[in-house]
Amino acid sequence: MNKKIAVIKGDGIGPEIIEESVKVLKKIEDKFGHSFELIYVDAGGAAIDKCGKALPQETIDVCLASDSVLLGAVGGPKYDSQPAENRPERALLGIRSLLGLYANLRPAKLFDQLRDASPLREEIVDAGIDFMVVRELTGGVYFGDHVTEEKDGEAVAYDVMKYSESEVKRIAKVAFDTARLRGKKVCSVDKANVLDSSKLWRKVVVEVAKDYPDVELSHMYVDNAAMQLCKNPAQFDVILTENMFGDILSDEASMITGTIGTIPSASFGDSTRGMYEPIHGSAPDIAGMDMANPIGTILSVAMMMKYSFHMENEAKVIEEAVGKVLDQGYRTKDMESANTTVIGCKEMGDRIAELIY
Ligand SMILES: NC(=O)C1=CN([C@@H]2O[C@H](COP(=O)(O)OP(=O)(O)OC[C@H]3O[C@@H](n4cnc5c(N)ncnc54)[C@H](O)[C@@H]3O)[C@@H](O)[C@H]2O)C=CC1
Ligand SMILES: CC(C)CC(=O)C(=O)O
Ligand SMILES: [Mg+2]
Repeated sequence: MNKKIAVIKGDGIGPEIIEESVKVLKKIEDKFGHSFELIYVDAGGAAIDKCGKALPQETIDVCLASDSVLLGAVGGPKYDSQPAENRPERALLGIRSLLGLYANLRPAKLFDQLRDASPLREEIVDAGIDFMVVRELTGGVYFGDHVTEEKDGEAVAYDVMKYSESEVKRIAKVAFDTARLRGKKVCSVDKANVLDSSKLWRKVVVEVAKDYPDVELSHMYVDNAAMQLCKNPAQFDVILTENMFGDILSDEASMITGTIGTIPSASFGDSTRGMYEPIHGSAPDIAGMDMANPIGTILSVAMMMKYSFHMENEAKVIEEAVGKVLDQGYRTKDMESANTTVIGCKEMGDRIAELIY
């Protein structure tokens, strides 16, 4: 199969983790006889450095003309003083919105090999951690008005969290469809005891659930959900939640599985074109040190194979290669535990790619 993939390296560890995932893409091409045309474009700080704009029009055009997008991560301290509308993070939000990627799937699954890396107690880990965060990605407070103004002699700032019925309905359907293929349970996370946007969210989710009588629906307030993720993560199958809550809860979910470095994500809308990226950021504290964990990005490639290209076998081969490297005891620093061998980002990528033959 021929596929066009727009590749955005981004900032910080972005270029390092993308380099390793491209090694994996090349091996998949060879093994399965596919042709992946990789078109490199810039977004975020790297784009600001080149042309002054965090999201150049060429990047948008190439992404729209591609079958999928692979992204490392954007942002970093160098760009924190940019005007709000030209920050790297806004470029990322812009791509998500312009491509209509309203659904973000973030799997939190504990690799058996990483049990010792989880900070949770053994009996909690033993109960199993395997759930999917279905995060709404193009609405909510990240996309509402952001205002700073002077009032009564001082600065006042506010950000608007807004959802329409149709926005909630379409992401709820994604969550119920996802649950049907898994454990048939959806926990909708909101703050309906306080927020109007959450009250609407809950009402619409209850409506959508009527079309899925085979899926069990529960509701949880987000503060409780943050606590339950540590207390009893085995209770969750699919967590459905709005943009910012999903952003925060998925970082927490990653840590209970050992590290944020291994969690991939898939973002999609109504077409098969998706964007695939690890859930972490640009990790400026370890950028350029060959310490980044490339597994989240490599598993994002596996999600691209599965969700955008319907290449189930290719996805499986990548996941198995990751599993084998972990079986052999190799870890990047963030996954280190007793009796493991710490290796760098490049070696991790090489070893995973070598196991695809
Ligand atoms: N999708 C994206 O492009 C995202 C971008 N950001 C941006 O990234 C920058 C840094 O943000 P932070 O809040 O520090 O979050 P971060 O996720 O970049 O880093 C948090 C911590 O996790 C570690 N970490 C992250 N990814 C890792 C990996 N693959 N391997 C090993 N360790 C890893 C980092 O070293 C750091 O200690 C900011 O400019 C932020 O806005 C943050 C989140 C997502
Ligand atoms: C720009 C941020 C919203 C990115 C982020 O933290 C994420 O999507 O996880
Ligand atoms: Mg985040």
